[in-house]
Amino acid sequence: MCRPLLPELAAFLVSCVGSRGHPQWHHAGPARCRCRAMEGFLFPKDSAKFIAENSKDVLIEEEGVRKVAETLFDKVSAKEFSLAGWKSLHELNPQAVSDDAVNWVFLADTLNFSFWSEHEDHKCLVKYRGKMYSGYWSLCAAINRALDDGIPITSAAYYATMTLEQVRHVFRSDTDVPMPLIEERHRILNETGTILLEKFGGSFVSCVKMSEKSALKLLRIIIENFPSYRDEATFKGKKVAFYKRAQILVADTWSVLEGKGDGCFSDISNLTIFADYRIPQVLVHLGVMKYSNELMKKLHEGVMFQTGDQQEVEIRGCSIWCCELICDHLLQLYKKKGQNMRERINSVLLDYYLWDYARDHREDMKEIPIHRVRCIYY
Ligand SMILES: Nc1nc2c(c(CN[C@H]3C=C[C@H](O)[C@@H]3O)cn2[C@@H]2O[C@H](COP(=O)(O)O)[C@@H](O)[C@H]2O)c(=O)[nH]1
Repeated sequence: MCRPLLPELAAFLVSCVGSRGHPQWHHAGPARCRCRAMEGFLFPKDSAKFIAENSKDVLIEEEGVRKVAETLFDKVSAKEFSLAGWKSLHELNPQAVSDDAVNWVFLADTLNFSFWSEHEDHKCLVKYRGKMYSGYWSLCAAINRALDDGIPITSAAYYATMTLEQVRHVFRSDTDVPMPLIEERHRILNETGTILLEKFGGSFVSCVKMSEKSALKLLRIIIENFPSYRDEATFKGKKVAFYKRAQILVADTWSVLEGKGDGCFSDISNLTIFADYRIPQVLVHLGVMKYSNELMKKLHEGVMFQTGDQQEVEIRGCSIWCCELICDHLLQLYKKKGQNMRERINSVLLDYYLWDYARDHREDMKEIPIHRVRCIYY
């Protein structure tokens, strides 16, 4: 059982004050108040609330929030909504609780971006142990294929100095469509591996131990030390942050360590969902979010967005905020039954559930296009 939340959060908030002198508080509900920002460090929850309150082309449907929360009410105890599901439902994820497994997660989430293809029927696929994998899973299959071939791909000492040709080989596709952004992946591998070697002895386990079982402190360590994780934008003149890969890295670390030992993050519920290009699609499909006609038209035309575009920021920010509302509503439904489910319901587990649901309902969602961005953040 994790130790009570307060010491970690208090320590973190003191560090907020220390770096800024005076945190601006945002009270978003009885149990959750948040330090608004340290220098350059913004809470994605605050960003999402601000974006949702000022969004023009993306609308959150309160009725949809209520319906989805009610639908999920009975799912909360299922393995699809559990921490254990991270391993039991996904054969490519590491099954061990070990330093190697943590460094596997660090490598995977360092490269966890931009797998979508121009044409759904012509894309990068990676064959591993007789099975074809696409999208994010093609990345994991390539990592495991390299390890099986004796390539130490999860070792910072190796990927810090990989050549572009070596990266092309390790992440090669088994179709004529290569994995997108392979040059960026090469640059990020060299950059991230060098930092991990120089500052943390070559292992992400050092960062996890430095976080002292606080998800927020680990999030801050990642953002402050690894530039490719700084997933930020400016919206209506304010600096907003999504930190999608940084948050999923903390969540996957929590998952691979099974919420125990160094991974016993008692403040994990301070993370948001991870604003990628799949979650918005499923939220629109479920009637929780609605796009303006102008935005939907652009999506159907396959218009490319740039990270930081107003409509792209609205899609990501509203996705985060409506999932916060779904979590709150779910907790209220259980509270009415006299049950405090704060240990079983959080945005991480809701995200995993929705992302896996989106994977399994690709066909049902084909009328709702993803928003197309080529970037290293998601
Ligand atoms: N919000 C959210 N986004 C996620 C994930 C994951 C992988 N996590 C899984 C692994 C173990 C856990 O149990 C999760 O099931 C990848 N992505 C993002 O999706 C996109 C890829 O999509 P497609 O092209 O269809 O593969 C891309 O932006 C990638 O960054 C997640 O969990 N949540």
